[in-house]
Amino acid sequence: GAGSVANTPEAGDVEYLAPVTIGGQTVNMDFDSGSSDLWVFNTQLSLNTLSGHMAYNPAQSSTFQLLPGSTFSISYGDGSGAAGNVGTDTVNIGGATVTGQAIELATDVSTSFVTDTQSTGLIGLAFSKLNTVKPVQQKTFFDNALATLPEPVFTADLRHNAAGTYEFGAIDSTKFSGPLAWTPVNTTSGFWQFTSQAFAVGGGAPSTSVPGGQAIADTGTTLMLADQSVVDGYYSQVQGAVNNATVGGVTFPCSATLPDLQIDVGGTMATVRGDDINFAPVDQTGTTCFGGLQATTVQPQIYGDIFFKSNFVAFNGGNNSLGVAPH
Ligand SMILES: O[C@H]1CN[C@@H](c2nc(-c3ccc(C(F)(F)F)cc3)no2)C1
Repeated sequence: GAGSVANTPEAGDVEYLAPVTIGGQTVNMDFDSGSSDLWVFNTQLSLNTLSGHMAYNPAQSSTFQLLPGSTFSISYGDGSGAAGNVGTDTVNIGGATVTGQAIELATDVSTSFVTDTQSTGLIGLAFSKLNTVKPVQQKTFFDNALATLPEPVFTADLRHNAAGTYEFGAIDSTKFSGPLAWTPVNTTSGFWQFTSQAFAVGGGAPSTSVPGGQAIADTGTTLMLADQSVVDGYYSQVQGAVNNATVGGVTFPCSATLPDLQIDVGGTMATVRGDDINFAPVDQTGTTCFGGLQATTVQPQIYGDIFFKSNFVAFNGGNNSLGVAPH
């Protein structure tokens, strides 16, 4: 059946956590449509590493089975990572259930995961070809669930500083306004990748030549990382915006009125609200603010939580497409 869980932003909307039940144990996890491993803090880790975290205890699960000889090792865009061994167990997310799901048990996690005490790990929702388990690659929860879900979809409804929803197997049309605009996904990269080659600022004339012209939908990335041409075009319309090498990106006066950004998603222009592009103050006085839209020099572009806060997104694993609508 379908499954629906509330998600909660950590402070500053840095990441979004939702409950996952593994072998009867419920832990909060970071749902990441930009990777394909489900790994957890677990009782193999040292007490120092576990301090403050929830942990999955395979010994307490009657349905856990070790996958002898299987290991995983994953690194994320910010250089953080985890590694360990692997078993299987039953996973239930708001009622959507998979038996025999690969559960990757970290024996080593990078420092930033240790300090992120609200997160018990990640659940990857990109395509299974990116899964890092060896010698036999494993499938994502969504991939395993596809055949039994009422509809082959999951949806992300992420909000600024408020609870949202992750849903598997159904599209709740009360969560967005207007029709979903569907675009085909190119699965070659293993990401939810689509064409994005135009943008406009504050309803102005669109530019239609973004280099590379590709983007991925990535719920695990906090910001929206776009081509330099998009970033320059946008912040040229923001008084006082500067590239602030000290803090590592574009800042502007917190008092600035930020225009909306219109961005191409497979031929339909989606809107990212200006308010959502004001990400956070960088100073104690709240004078200088850090932009939620920043540049990436690599391709594809990465549309993270800043994009999701303005747009409800449906991920269709039946026909490999993305549906987007304002919310
Ligand atoms: O790799 C790409 C796939 N999706 C993006 C992603 N990044 C993280 C992440 C989460 C938590 C942390 C930490 F807690 F700070 F360690 C670090 C990175 N989760 O998804 C980037």
